[in-house]
Amino acid sequence: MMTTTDDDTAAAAPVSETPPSAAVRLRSARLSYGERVLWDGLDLDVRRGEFVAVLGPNGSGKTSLLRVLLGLQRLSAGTVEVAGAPARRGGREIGYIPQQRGSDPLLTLRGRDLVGLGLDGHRWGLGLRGRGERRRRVDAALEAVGASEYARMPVGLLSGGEQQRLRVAQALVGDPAVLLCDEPLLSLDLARQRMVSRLIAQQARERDAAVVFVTHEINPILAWVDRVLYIVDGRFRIGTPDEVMTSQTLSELYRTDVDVVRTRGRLLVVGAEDAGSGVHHPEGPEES
Ligand SMILES: Nc1ncnc2c1ncn2[C@@H]1O[C@H](COP(=O)(O)OP(=O)(O)OP(=O)(O)O)[C@@H](O)[C@H]1O
Repeated sequence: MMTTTDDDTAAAAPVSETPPSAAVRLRSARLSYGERVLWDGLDLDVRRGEFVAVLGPNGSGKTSLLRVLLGLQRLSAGTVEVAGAPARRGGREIGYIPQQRGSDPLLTLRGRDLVGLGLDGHRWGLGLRGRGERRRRVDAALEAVGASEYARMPVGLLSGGEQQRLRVAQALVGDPAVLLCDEPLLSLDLARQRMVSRLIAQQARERDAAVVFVTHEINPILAWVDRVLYIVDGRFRIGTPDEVMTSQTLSELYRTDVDVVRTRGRLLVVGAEDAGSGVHHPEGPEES
């Protein structure tokens, strides 16, 4: 049964001898700007190894949630813990793929230097287990995203999709225990969307990371998603995709008729025209 807390899903999880501790934990969390409440009463645990997608229309507070987890935004009420400590800036255990923005002060860096910041950007000058190890890890991350060929070029000369793959490599290079992704598939073609989705999912499945993945389009990641947090106008639901991505639940959230159709392993969401890009259009993810 879906709830606005994760108690039930936690109960349904496979039994282990020591309960897995949550890498991300929000309790009674509220975020408001002035009169405007983005969300309130949010309880969310994301366990290590778990992949949680965050969906909702523009302005519903998805990026703000990541900023709270990054220690960049204070909650208005409630508590937030990341990797066992109150959320704080610059935690090494966190990998972050920021939302793409036009003006990035790092555009003059070479690609491989940008990726290297994911290893030692938190602690300038200390380095990581020697230069050889550092080079090896940066090379592996560049190769994983298919960026080796253009790694010596200034980032500003690269295409949007090429830059995006470098951001993914930067977030993954430190082998993070918590991976926060803000629309990481933007600017990527379908093949690269699959590649990046798989890399992020592997960080959860094989490296035991907790993944929080903000997106407008669930289809490219549907195979990997364990749970969805769907936020609309301060209302939210948390549950498995099967629980949340239904006509009934989305109609309740959007307060208008929304139809969710499943076809060939994809979800088509129809209706709620005024909900903007919060709906998943049949045309596919590349338009987002
Ligand atoms: N520091 C701030 N002060 C006041 N309002 C803010 C602040 N930061 C964000 N907001 C507002 O909060 C709302 C939520 O913003 P947020 O970026 O979290 O939305 P989002 O769900 O990520 O949207 P999108 O899908 O467009 O990226 C927006 O309306 C935004 O203008």
